[in-house]
Amino acid sequence: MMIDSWAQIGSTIAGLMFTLATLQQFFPHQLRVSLQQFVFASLQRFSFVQKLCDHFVSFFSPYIQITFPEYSGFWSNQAFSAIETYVGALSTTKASLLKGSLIKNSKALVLTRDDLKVSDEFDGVKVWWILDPSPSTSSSEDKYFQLIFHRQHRDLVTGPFLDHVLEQGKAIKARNKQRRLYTNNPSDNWSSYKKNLWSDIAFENPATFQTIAMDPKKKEEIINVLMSFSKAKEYYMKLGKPWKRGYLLYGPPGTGKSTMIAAMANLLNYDIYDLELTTVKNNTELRKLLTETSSKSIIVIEDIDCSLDVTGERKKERSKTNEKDQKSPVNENTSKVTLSGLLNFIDGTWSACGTGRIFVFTTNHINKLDPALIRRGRMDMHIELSYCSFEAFKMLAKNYLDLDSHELFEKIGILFKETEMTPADVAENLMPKREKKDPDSCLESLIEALSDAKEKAKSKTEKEKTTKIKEERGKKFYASLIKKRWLFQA
Ligand SMILES: Nc1ncnc2c1ncn2[C@@H]1O[C@H](COP(=O)(O)OP(=O)(O)OP(=O)(O)O)[C@@H](O)[C@H]1O
Ligand SMILES: [Mg+2]
Repeated sequence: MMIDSWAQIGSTIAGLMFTLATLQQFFPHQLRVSLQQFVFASLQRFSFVQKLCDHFVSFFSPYIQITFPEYSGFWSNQAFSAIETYVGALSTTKASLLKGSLIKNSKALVLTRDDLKVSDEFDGVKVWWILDPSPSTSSSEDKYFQLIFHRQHRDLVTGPFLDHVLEQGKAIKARNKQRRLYTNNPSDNWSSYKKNLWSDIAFENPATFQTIAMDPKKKEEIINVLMSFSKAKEYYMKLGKPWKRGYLLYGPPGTGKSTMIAAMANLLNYDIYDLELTTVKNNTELRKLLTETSSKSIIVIEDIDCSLDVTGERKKERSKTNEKDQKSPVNENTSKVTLSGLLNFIDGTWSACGTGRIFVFTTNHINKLDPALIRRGRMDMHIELSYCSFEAFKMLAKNYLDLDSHELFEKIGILFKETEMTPADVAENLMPKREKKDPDSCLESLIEALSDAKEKAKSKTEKEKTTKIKEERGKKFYASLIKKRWLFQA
């Protein structure tokens, strides 16, 4: 509507100028000069007229226009960027002339329209978006979006509609974003002018919860909790708690702890920060690293019992060895991150400086960890990943061999009751050895491996039994010697 008014004003002025220029040849010389001067002066004042018209039109127009510039001072305007993504997605669904570009940190091709004048609708209300200058002019001027809507919808557009646009824009951006895997650099390489505490690469692990073999009910619960956490920003605000969550994944090697972390990142579309604690020299460095992580990310410390002196037993021993340590020369290369430093990292004041973070610790030995580290509230969810059950095997068979059932399943089911095998070992046996899938030979090789494991476990138990019997006999013999006073107890 408003665009039409502008076109009309422009064409009227141009028509007027053209008519005057044509007619002037019939006028006397003096009048011609005056006319030329008038036209020239009018053209010079055109910008002033334009501004005047602008005010005039906007005063009487029933339409309101909001401008979103690309930059706000020196800083890029986040609202512009979210609107650009939102409008880009909006326009590409209808347009037939598109421009494709692969933007940095984006995993997919971004499609945009060349002439960005798009109408949009929200709650039955029509609005218009215009990008100025149009991308097709390839102008170096700062860009800005104009939002045009009718006065009577002011509250709806400036409130819920703009909230919707920003939220959608951010969500589309997050969906298109290529996830990154970060790992901490040793502090000797940190530069004072460049923020290079972390190195990153594209995260391309395809693990998903669908491919993880575990109890389906447990899996569903984990997915539901993760999904509701990722949307619970307001809920945490209401509770007055920092928006973060701690997970402890424990179980024998090869049971899927690292796989689950990748699946979490893929489910939530979060980046992963893999923190190598042994290269962190002290608590201050740990805090610095924490402040350099982004919101909505997963911070992982793998094999926490091996990374740090955080085991319950070692804690008790530490007081005994403290004196000795103080006398011994300080080794600069060993990490001096303390248990309290790590506890502060997870839920101290500094831990709340980013939002939507998930802390994940993994361990093979949960019993060795200090209870303070894994108490509920700090590590909210303890997930045990264990040896492969028959149910988990069926999931792996479906994933690896596309099998729902097979005559050998019964035999395999019995073997799983009699012996233990990690999902990693089961998966290895189910992996077709040749290019062509041959389910029979894969299942047979699994049966062989399970039978071997059963035999080994049996001979191990027998050995343990014999040793125990020998020990018992030895003790009895020793006791009888003392009884007969042939030997005296020390
Ligand atoms: N529960 C599982 N479901 C599907 N695949 C699994 C599972 N557990 C292990 N695997 C397979 O085994 C491989 C090794 O698993 P993963 O690295 O996750 O084990 P982990 O528990 O982290 O072991 P570690 O304690 O040694 O770090 C994975 O690449 C995956 O293919
Ligand atoms: Mg692992």
